[in-house]
Amino acid sequence: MYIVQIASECAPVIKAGGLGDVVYGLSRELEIRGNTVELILPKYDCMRYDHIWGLHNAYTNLSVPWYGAAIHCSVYCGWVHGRVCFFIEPHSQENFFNRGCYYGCDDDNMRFAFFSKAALEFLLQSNKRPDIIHCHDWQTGLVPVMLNEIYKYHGMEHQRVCYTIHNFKHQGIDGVNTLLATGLNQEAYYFQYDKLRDNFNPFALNFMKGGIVYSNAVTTVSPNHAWEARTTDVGSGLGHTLHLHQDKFSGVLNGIDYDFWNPEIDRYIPFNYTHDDFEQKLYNKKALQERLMLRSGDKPIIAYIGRLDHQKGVHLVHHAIYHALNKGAQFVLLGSATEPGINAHFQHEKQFLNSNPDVHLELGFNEELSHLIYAGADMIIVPSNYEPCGLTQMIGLKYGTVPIVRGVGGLVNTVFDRDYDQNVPPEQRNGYVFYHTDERAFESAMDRAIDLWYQHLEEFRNLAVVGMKYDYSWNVPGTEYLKIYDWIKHKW
Ligand SMILES: Nc1ncnc2c1ncn2[C@@H]1O[C@H](COP(=O)(O)OP(=O)(O)O[C@H]2O[C@H](CO)[C@@H](O)[C@H](O)[C@H]2O)[C@@H](O)[C@H]1O
Repeated sequence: MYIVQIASECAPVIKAGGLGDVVYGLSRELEIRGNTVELILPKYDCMRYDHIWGLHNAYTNLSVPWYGAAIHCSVYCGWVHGRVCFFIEPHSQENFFNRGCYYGCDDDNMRFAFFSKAALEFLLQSNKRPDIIHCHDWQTGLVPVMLNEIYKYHGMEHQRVCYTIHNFKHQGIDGVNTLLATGLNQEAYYFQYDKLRDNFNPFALNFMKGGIVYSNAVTTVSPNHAWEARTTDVGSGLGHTLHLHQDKFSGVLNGIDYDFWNPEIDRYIPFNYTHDDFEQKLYNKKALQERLMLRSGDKPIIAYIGRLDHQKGVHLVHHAIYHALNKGAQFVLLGSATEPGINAHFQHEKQFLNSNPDVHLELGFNEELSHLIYAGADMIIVPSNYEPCGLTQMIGLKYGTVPIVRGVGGLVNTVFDRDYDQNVPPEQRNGYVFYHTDERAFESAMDRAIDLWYQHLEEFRNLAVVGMKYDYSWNVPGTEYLKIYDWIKHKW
């Protein structure tokens, strides 16, 4: 099969969070199975150019219709750890992707509406006709809309779209301008509730809703979250739309790329290890303590890695720092916040705790350091308010770092409580789960983990080793996506 992925991120070259990991990991898996995979991405000025091999200008004459005129683009081609990627660079005053950031601009909707249009124009003008276009999140929600309403009539009638939603919170809500810009010309037609009109704001268009309505298959990133999105408020207002389109909507649990996230071969950690020589992990713990100037000695290290925002349960992350210290553990945090209030809060905490030898808060994005933390910590917390899939608990498991998670979204599909899970036999349980969002609930799970570490270290290590043996690779999800591709290719 010939598959083109259109996305705003691809790790490690463009990574703001889990979306990048998934786009890269899935592409690799599909290619290993003999499919042809190409990626189309924006050419941001701030991406990690050191991860691109052989970058060259492959297509100099892409003209993208925009507001009745056109924007001239160059398309660069290069290999990101073996994957063929096309990077679109528009030449216009707006400098859409030369902003020193991936997201967070006032005109993000326009930037990614343009990118979606440019990606389709690139396919059209370069005569690429993939069997499947796989696009992701709100940034590319307009791809299936434009494919069906415009490009289908210009020779792209056989292309089918799989649309994956990684986060329902951000949907791309915009006004009529996007229609004018992209050439979706009949305002009244698109402003209908069965098309792009937002379910709650009658004056707005919703890119993600458009993606759901117009795609041939829609997925989210775990079976449990697919259910939650349809039936609870975590669908952020799109539950009804998902319900109407339930026949083509499903949840496919993400995988982890074990070529990149694997303590056996990880080149960012000083001591490689497997579940057979678990003692090596302890040397990584020492290295982590040295690197972050933590007091050396025998205390469990509890870690948090992730974006710092409401989704991730920041109030509980904050509480975990002090609770860990009270319980005689060390705490390491690696995270970044885009919201100024949350950023200021953690900056303040960092200063306040600066001289404490048992805690380190690293505020910023640091891929290399994240590997050492996964390898060196004993436990990793994921106390999210909602979590479509969650990658950090799955990476933690692979590194023998026991997850302590809230029972929501994909966390329910991946972590099974050591003491209480009724559906999984004791020898297969791999972590700790709590359900309520209050501090007491979280403390009870943390306490069980910390107490086991202090009182029965051997048992704690057994628990970690069980986690390492779980297979959360792309093997199973790769098969599931290929089944979906096959289904939409033949059904429509
Ligand atoms: N400061 C930092 N420095 C270095 N690395 C950092 C970092 N902050 C985060 N990371 C890394 O980014 C990834 C984050 O994974 P998450 O599952 O938390 O994704 P996120 O919530 O962004 O994305 C959404 O998409 C993913 C993928 O579908 C879903 O798993 C998830 O539930 C959904 O919210 C991990 O690889 C983590 O190590």
